[in-house]
Amino acid sequence: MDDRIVTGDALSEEEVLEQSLRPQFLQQYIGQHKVKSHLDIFIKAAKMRSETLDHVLLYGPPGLGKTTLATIIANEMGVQIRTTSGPAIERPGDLAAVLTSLEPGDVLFIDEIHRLNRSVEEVLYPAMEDFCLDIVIGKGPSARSVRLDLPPFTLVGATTRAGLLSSPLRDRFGVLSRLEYYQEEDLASIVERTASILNVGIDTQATHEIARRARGTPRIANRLLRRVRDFAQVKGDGEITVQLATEALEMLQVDRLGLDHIDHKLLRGIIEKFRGGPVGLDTISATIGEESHTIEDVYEPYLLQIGFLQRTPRGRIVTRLVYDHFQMEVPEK
Ligand SMILES: Nc1ncnc2c1ncn2[C@@H]1O[C@H](COP(=O)(O)OP(=O)(O)OP(=O)(O)O)[C@@H](O)[C@H]1O
Ligand SMILES: [Mg+2]
Repeated sequence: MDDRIVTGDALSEEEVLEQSLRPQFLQQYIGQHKVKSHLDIFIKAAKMRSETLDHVLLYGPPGLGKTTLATIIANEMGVQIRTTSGPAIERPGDLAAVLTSLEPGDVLFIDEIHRLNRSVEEVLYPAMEDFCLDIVIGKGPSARSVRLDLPPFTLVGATTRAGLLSSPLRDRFGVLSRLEYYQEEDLASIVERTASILNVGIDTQATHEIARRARGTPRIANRLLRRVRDFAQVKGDGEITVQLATEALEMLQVDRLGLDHIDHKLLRGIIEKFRGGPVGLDTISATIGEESHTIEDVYEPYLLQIGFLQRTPRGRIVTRLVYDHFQMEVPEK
């Protein structure tokens, strides 16, 4: 959809690459201390009782490590993981086929679980609650419902849009884990870990330089590292120094807070044309030539997150932080 270097979504060439960078066990999973410590306890307790782990819902913005955690949960439990996604399960029969093929204890990972359709969801409820499947045999007056037992399993659901989940589905998860944007320190550790897997030398300051511009997101941190590595290979001797990293990131037009030219266009547009706002979404859209829903879903979340933008009933406002960032005077109102 968008191939900005700072998008949290995976780019098409990244899927295979990311596999090799995924931590396999909780111990290697950096940051997210709360989520990690809770999962650690639940996993240990389930193992001590020789039970399956309760169903887990992982939610949060793209690229923060939901898929990674699902794999880790299976590894820590010592079971297999079956992976599918909301849009891939079109009919109840598709889900029934997946469920009946599980081995006892397996993790069933459903990505984008908010995109399951209603009829499929209804099959999922008794499966999650009682590990059984209600199927209807025959048609018309002779139709009857049969209950099939399923092996006990752990459903791990992931979503970037927890708000879109129906409440009966949400209520059937025992563990709800919200992933947060990462701190610079944790992102720097992730960059360091990835660099060592990629076998590239990097100094500590350079890991921080990349971390600061990664918008709280491991996927972006890893992507920036790869681009900086290319730069260091061509312009230097392959080692990533802080000078090389800074130069590369400037060339890539990712500023020191991780903002790119689109963020700049949006923020400067509001400042220059509307004296900083408030200005309505549709007006912004017409001014900068981007669709309203793209602005809302793709461009704004990070700007809201870092306090650069505020949504008010009268429209969007840029905050003082933006003027500071651009070294501009705050206009008199
Ligand atoms: N805590 C972490 N420690 C180290 N690396 C991480 C961590 N979290 C994520 N990563 C890395 O970031 C990349 C993206 O993570 P992942 O695919 O799990 O994100 P996601 O939340 O599933 O994203 P999406 O919403 O797009 O599905 C992976 O390659 C993974 O190696
Ligand atoms: Mg994922």
